[in-house]
Amino acid sequence: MRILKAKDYKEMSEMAADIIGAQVLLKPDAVLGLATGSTPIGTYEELVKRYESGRLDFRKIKTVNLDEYRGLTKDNDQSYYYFMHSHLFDHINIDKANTNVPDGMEPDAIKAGEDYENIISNFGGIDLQLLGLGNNGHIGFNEPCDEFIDKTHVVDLTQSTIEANKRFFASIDEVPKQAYTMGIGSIMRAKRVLMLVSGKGKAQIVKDAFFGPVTPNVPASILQLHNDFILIGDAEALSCL
Ligand SMILES: N[C@@H]1[C@@H](O)[C@H](O)[C@@H](COP(=O)(O)O)O[C@@H]1O
Repeated sequence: MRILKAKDYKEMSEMAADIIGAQVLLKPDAVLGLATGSTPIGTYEELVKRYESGRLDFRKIKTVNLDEYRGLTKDNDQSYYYFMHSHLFDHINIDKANTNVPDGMEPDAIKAGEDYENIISNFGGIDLQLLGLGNNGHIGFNEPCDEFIDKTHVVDLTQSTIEANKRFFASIDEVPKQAYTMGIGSIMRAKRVLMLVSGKGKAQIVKDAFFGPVTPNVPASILQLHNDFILIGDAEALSCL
């Protein structure tokens, strides 16, 4: 585990774009695992700038996203599909046929999970997986529970996650109660993992996740066992270390 300290959110986003950009330069057909939430937005903005300035070419890049709310259509502006297109895919030269987000409208959860794992394996696995960190230590939508679940699956969102994400919805009642998420195994099989954390509100969970026990009660703690895990945090997020 390597911890890189950024002085602020902007520097964290630039450092993350440096690492993702290097992956794209070194392997133009790389498979990128992508994340949503507010934390990675600055990184996506930075990647778009570097594409627009001709420094990065996404033409052969393939992507798989961590998760998607169950029951939201692609045109719902709260879906992660919509988030990814509006924050990144619509602004770079990626082939959208090579971008993948779990199908939130697939009614058969087993099929949804199997189909998504097939996409990942047909790509040959993930070269670089970008992660944020939920306030309760979730990664993707792997919520605290009594086991690490291996593959892509359907999950009941905890009340704390619903509360944390209600800020994006008109009311808490509109926040979906379930999601499809890559599993802990899906994430851990990535060759390299890059997590971004920002803000004082994440300081305690960063300490619990990476300097506490490895436990499914704090899902991110599993990353202590990954052989190529990089954490970039701003000063506030790393202030308990
Ligand atoms: N499913 C996403 C996670 O992938 C993300 O890491 C988390 C933190 O979001 P934020 O970066 O806004 O704190 O929110 C959601 O739960």
